[in-house]
Amino acid sequence: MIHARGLVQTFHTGRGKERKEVHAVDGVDLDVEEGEVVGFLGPNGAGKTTTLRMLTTLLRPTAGTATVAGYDVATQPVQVRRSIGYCSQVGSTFSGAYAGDEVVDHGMLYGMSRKDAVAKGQELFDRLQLDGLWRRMPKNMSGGQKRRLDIVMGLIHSPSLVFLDEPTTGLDPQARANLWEHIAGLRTEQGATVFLTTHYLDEADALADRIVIIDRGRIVASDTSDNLKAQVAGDLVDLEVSADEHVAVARDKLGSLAPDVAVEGRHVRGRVSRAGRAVPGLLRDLESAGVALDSIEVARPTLDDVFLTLTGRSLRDAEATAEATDPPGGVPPEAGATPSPTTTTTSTGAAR
Ligand SMILES: Nc1ncnc2c1ncn2[C@@H]1O[C@H](COP(=O)(O)OP(=O)(O)OP(=O)(O)O)[C@@H](O)[C@H]1O
Repeated sequence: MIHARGLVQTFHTGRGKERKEVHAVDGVDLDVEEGEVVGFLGPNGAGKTTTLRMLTTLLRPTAGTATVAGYDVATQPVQVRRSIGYCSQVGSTFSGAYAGDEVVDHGMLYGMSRKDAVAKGQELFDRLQLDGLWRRMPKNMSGGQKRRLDIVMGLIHSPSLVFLDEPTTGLDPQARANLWEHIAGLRTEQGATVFLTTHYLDEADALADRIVIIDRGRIVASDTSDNLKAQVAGDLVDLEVSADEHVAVARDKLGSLAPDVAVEGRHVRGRVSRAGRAVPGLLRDLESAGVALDSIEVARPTLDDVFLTLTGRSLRDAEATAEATDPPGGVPPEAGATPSPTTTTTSTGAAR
């Protein structure tokens, strides 16, 4: 569906001595297969939107090649556009017309008959919970409704590949969760391939089969969320032993599984790969060594741990740097990433 090799986008800013080159995208290779939902994750300014704009033919690559839905973005842009849906980060600019009329006009731009565009538009309004809003002006809709209307516009011509640029930025948590369901439905109900950019870790985690991480214009990782987390970070196991004299044994036992073990009071902590497999044996070992636990906590690594391991910076720090160095007229700062550690707690004894 998407195959890119060595994609580059270099912008020139300023004049004379102030002239600078911005390497927004710096040699991106990308393969997305039919039916995949791929999350393109990276901090502000990493190059997500620029990559997307090249793949959707809105920006000609400085170098490199890409085919999208079987067509070359440089030589067959019209065919590419006909085959894809695109929901930009800023959203569509709507005229003063009713939402339904906007959608029908948009469908007709793609060569649909009015009748087909109305039928498809009404079906999408229903599916994206916009029923009753056909005759509402978009400016009088809520943020979540407007984003869903953007998605209707992107889907009106039934594309098999949909690009969504930061679909939930600026929405409140409930509207985000609601939109996530609809995005997940694009694949399950419509069989569409989805390529979405986000700087929300939880969004990438919740929606994507595969996560591609971009930093400073280069791809730094591409895998399932679980594999990325397993490769670089390991699950954090936190044992709380019931008495001080058990600390040394617990440290040895956990140390046989984890490369680094830290002790703090009666807490013994270390990262082990695939804790689900390692912890049952560890518990048996501890029990037969006579070590009683007050609690055990297993925290899966977050995608922020992954980003930190790969780049030496946390996504939040990377966002702060990008915001501080954004050129005038560059991308405005957005809300920060929200890490969401998945924590499972199993209490094996007295409450902590
Ligand atoms: N037209 C332009 N002229 C000059 N620099 C640009 C232009 N568009 C983007 N850039 C710069 O290119 C880099 C990548 O920007 P891009 O918008 O692709 O990042 P992003 O990962 O999508 O960020 P965000 O999450 O904020 O949307 C940034 O440093 C940005 O300031």
